[in-house]
Amino acid sequence: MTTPHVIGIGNAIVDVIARADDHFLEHMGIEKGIMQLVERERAELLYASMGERTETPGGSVANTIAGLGKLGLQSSFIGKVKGDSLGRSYAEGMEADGIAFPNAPVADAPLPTSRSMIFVSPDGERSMNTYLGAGADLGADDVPEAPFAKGGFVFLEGYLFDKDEGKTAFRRAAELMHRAGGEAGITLSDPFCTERHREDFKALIAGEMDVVIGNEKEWTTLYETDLDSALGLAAEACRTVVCTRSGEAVVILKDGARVEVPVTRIVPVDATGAGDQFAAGFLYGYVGGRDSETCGRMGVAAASEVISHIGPRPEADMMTRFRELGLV
Ligand SMILES: Nc1ncnc2c1ncn2[C@@H]1O[C@H](COP(=O)(O)OP(=O)(O)O)[C@@H](O)[C@H]1O
Ligand SMILES: O=C(O)C[C@@H](O)[C@H](O)C(=O)COP(=O)(O)O
Repeated sequence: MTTPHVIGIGNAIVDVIARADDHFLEHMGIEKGIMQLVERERAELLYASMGERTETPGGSVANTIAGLGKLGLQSSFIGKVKGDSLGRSYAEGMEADGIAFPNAPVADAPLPTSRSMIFVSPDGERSMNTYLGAGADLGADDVPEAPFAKGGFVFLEGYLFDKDEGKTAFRRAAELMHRAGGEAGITLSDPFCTERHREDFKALIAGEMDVVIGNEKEWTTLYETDLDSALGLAAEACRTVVCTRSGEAVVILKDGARVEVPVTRIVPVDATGAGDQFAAGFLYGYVGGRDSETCGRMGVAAASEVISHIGPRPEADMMTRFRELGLV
């Protein structure tokens, strides 16, 4: 299997995870199951309200890249952190996992390192409250040219659309990769994010993306129609369209063929990172030239591992799991 360089670009975020029941979410005005952006004051309030906390490096595409790195792919993550203690440990953590983190922590960044207060309900659902600090100031100037020189694959994070600087960083990354003969993909990230930036997403998918991964709600929100119609519209615009549906089968449309990959539904311990690790497994297969079913099965295996423990990144050796499943 060939192993091209995979580059991720997204928000570098530290996840602060705690358990909370649905009554608590309601009381605090937290919408269940989505990513909501919060300002600094509310971030501090939510942080203070958390019981036992787990702090761990997160960020959606960064989680995917961490998964790919652990699978042995050469990988880099382009993100931005401040030179505070969270930011330094974030950058060191990526490097320790074998992932190049080309942008050094910025000592005098005006905002602290981004963080997300994530509440996990008894049913395993995660509700994210993200304070976009230094990470969201990522702009085109923060995208170095060197990692793109040999082509490969760049995976972009839809959440970056929430700031104009992110959109420019994003376009530069896709352009550099295509110029080098590689491919680009994107995760739709979140239904409210797709709603906020519907036209930009549609234009990007039609014009520049080789692979798009989203969950059911993200796809139906983007195209404002039922799932089959939404995926049909996406497939007219993009070669590989992937839809995850939590505990239901994954749908993959590639070059006119539709594949469904079964999922065995469980009650997650913590659903944080399910979509991100699905993407890691899927892309591992994709960049290795595997067929849609194998890519989907790799994605499902990686997602099922991450939802069986707290935290958005794999704890088990996924290559061993892939071998046990006959996928490699
Ligand atoms: N309850 C569940 N049982 C089993 N697998 C799940 C469950 N929820 C999520 N997954 C796995 O995680 C993948 C992504 O989940 P999904 O909820 O669709 O995405 P996101 O985390 O982006 O919202 C699914 O395709 C599936 O493989
Ligand atoms: O990006 C955020 O706002 C939160 C991330 O740090 C978090 O790890 C995440 O995105 C989890 O992803 P998902 O549960 O797969 O959507």
